[in-house]
Amino acid sequence: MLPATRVPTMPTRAGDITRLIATDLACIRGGRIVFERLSFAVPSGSALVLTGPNGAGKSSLLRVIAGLVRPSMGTVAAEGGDAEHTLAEHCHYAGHLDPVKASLSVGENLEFWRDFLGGEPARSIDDALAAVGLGSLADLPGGYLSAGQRRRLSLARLIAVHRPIWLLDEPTAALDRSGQEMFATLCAAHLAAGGIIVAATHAPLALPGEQNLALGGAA
Ligand SMILES: Nc1ncnc2c1ncn2[C@@H]1O[C@H](COP(=O)(O)OP(=O)(O)OP(=O)(O)O)[C@@H](O)[C@H]1O
Repeated sequence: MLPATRVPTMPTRAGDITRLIATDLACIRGGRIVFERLSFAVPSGSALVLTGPNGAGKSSLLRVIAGLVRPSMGTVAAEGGDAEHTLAEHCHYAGHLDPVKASLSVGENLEFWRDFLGGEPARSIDDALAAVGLGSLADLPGGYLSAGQRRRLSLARLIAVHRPIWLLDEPTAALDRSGQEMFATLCAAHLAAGGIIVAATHAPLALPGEQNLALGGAA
């Protein structure tokens, strides 16, 4: 089992986590129990889709897995992986706010993330931008991107640097039809290579073989 959280650096190879396991998880935020007694296992090559009303705890659960929020009870761990790196270091976390530096170009933004995340680059910056449909915008300042283009740039991080677990919060928000198809293609390739996806969504994602976890809670 991997230890919980540390500063990000790198894992390197597809398929190196065999299972993501949450056991008896509970999360309290703002003094309120957001979820409790939550257990699941996501094997390599599989996706877990989190659904539920506003405030149900989907983002909180993703942040717990990413090591950004401490659970009040329970554990999240992974089987397999690189023992020199924590679970968080095996994860890409793409929250619903797209982090784009306005004064850097689109290409420079992705270079920043590649360097920040570390590890062995999975693709060149140009290839990753082309794969998300931003190939012609590499020199544009990040501040000029539309909402859907910002989301595409966030998705480019997933393929510019390999990490076996993708934690995605509303990944298709703001994406047009071709963007949604592009997203489905990236996810299918990641799962086929033995990756794991946990995604929170209000829209159907139709990921191959996805399991669903419906969280409760009030809006
Ligand atoms: N930093 C925080 N401090 C206190 N409470 C918080 C914090 N972040 C989230 N919460 C609360 O935790 C609960 C779960 O929020 P969360 O964002 O996980 O829900 P969600 O299911 O992702 O919702 P949505 O569908 O609206 O995105 C909400 O009641 C929210 O107000």
